[in-house]
Amino acid sequence: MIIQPKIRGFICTTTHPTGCAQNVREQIEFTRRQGTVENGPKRVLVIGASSGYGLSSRIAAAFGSGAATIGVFFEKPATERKPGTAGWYNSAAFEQEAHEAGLYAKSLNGDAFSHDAKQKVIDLIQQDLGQIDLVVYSLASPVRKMPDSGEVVRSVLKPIGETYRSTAIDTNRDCIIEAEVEPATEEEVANTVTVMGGEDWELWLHALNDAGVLAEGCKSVAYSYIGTDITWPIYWDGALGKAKQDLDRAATALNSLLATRGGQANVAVLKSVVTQASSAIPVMPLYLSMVFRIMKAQGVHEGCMEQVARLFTTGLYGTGAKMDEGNRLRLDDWELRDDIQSQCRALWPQVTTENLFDLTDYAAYKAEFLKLFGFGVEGVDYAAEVDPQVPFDVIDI
Ligand SMILES: NC(=O)c1ccc[n+]([C@@H]2O[C@H](COP(=O)([O-])OP(=O)(O)OC[C@H]3O[C@@H](n4cnc5c(N)ncnc54)[C@H](O)[C@@H]3O)[C@@H](O)[C@H]2O)c1
Repeated sequence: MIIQPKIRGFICTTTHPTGCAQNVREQIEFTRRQGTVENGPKRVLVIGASSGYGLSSRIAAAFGSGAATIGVFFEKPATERKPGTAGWYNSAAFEQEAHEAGLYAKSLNGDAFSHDAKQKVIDLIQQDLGQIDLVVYSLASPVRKMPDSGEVVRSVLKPIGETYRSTAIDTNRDCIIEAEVEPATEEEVANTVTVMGGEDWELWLHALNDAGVLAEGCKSVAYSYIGTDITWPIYWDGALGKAKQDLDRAATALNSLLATRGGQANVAVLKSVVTQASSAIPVMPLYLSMVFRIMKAQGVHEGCMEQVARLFTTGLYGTGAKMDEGNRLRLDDWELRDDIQSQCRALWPQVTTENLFDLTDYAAYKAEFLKLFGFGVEGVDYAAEVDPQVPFDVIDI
């Protein structure tokens, strides 16, 4: 099969296995160049391990710290007519590299919200690793099937109270538009908290704790975003923000639980990056295109891997990372610097369809978006036939 990108809305419906594998190798190479994470974890569970921040966390643990890793994700292998999802190819490449490096790596594919996922992970830990030193919670999902009732609950990306109006990029036509997003209903807000709030993280840690598979000193981290007034109406003050505030609530409760065995639970607030999850958020493509340009000019730009490397070495297993009054690790400190945000505020009203590519990093945004699906990766011959079937040993949930 010769595979070219096919973009529909904010996703690309095709993926390139060689490009995805190359992306993973780049992150592994970066991690190796950073050297060993002092006092890093040795047995790590990553929930949401196949792309974005979760994948980088798995790479940081394995290749920065020599950790055995268990990854949980929800991905699809190729069918006869369609390539697999990017996360499938990413995970296949990760496992291959980990095994070649002599590292334990096993993956479970299916719904992390289910009871089965938790039980199968516990069984695997008991069988292979005994206990876990770090649990990374990095799920980003628009839906949650409730584990007891089977009801399917959906999250929304909407403001609360008022309609949100802003200039934004129509990423299909590469032009500036006026976006308008109607406010969420109370039920939609509650549903978003159910899907993306802290409850499932708590269910995971309680299940692991009850099964006795959390080691002395075990840490857990869940990822969040806050931003500034530029994005607050759609993010922090919107439905998703309510879910992230619920994650903060869960972190406090889980911190007490883990503290009893000398461990800790924290939310880590990370910078905005291009991932499948963030490209679905209205206005994010424009904000990212602007803030990347400004951060690059200041020499403080980071992608997923650089950001997670800093989280591991200065936050989770080192010192130097900022901790806020809510016990959150603040790796978004560079993005939220006053000079960066004020330049962003000044730039926002100046951007038009005509100057979009000149004033912002939109070209780089588009390239990074395509790269998420394995396209536009250096050294990959996209005119060549490639086998979309990339089997690897996953445990089905
Ligand atoms: N992207 C950003 O700019 C950004 C910034 C700060 C914080 N975060 C947070 O980081 C976390 C991860 O987001 P991301 O942007 O890396 O997302 P992503 O879309 O790249 O990855 C999501 C992961 O969740 C997995 N997943 C989704 N539904 C699942 C299910 N039902 N069962 C099992 N696995 C499932 C996917 O397979 C994938 O591994 C989220 O909490 C997000 O809010 C993201």
